Amino acid sequence: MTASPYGATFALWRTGCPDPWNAYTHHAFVQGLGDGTLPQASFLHYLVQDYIFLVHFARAWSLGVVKAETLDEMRVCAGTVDALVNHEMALHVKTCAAAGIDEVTLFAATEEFENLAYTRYVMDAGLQGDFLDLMAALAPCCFGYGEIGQRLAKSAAPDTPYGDWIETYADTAYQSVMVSVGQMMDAAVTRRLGPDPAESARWPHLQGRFATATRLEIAFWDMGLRGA
Ligand SMILES: Cc1ncc(C[n+]2csc(CCO)c2C)c(N)n1
Repeated sequence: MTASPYGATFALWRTGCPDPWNAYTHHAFVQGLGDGTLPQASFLHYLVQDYIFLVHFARAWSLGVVKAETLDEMRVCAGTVDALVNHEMALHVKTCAAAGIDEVTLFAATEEFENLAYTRYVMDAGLQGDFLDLMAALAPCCFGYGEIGQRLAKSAAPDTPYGDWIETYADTAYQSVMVSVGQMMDAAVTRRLGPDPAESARWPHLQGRFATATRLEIAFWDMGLRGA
């Protein structure tokens, strides 16, 4: 298992599905953001869909507040809702406005099936299961973009037009929110499953949720590349 700044639970989950994890974090869409070859139409198609995605992820993190068992869990989930609706979505609004797409149009965009599948899968994981089911389904989005942002900040072409996107996820404030999310998830897992969570009867199910959400991330990039 390779250690991660985002905690031991994430490191275990990532090690449990190495091929999907690699396909997600090294997708052709991601390489295109880094080297600047991603067509602008693909990027905008992705970004409009991602705005809708974030609306639903804010709902899912809000469900985390509902399902939390400690004030720390509640605090981190509420902080993530704030980061989503007041910070991350600002990138989408600004970038789309510059391309002539206003926020009303964004909010009314028709969802692609890949978007529907992913966002509703995560919400259902939380509704059907407990806090850990929800966190296992939410983890790939947080830590995958964290890893991608850090890697592209070091390796991207200096003239890529996607510098703002990369900076959003490489940003130290964003990275430290993700570190707090990882610490909270570690504590949540220890609290419910004890010190050796991978031995728990629940572990394969949680690992499965993480792997499914990771595969849905791959499909989301594929959808972006396919274009409108
Ligand atoms: C398809 C898709 N996957 C992941 C993210 C990144 N992301 C979404 S919610 C969240 C947590 C707090 O900001 C993070 C990191 C994205 N934007 N779009």
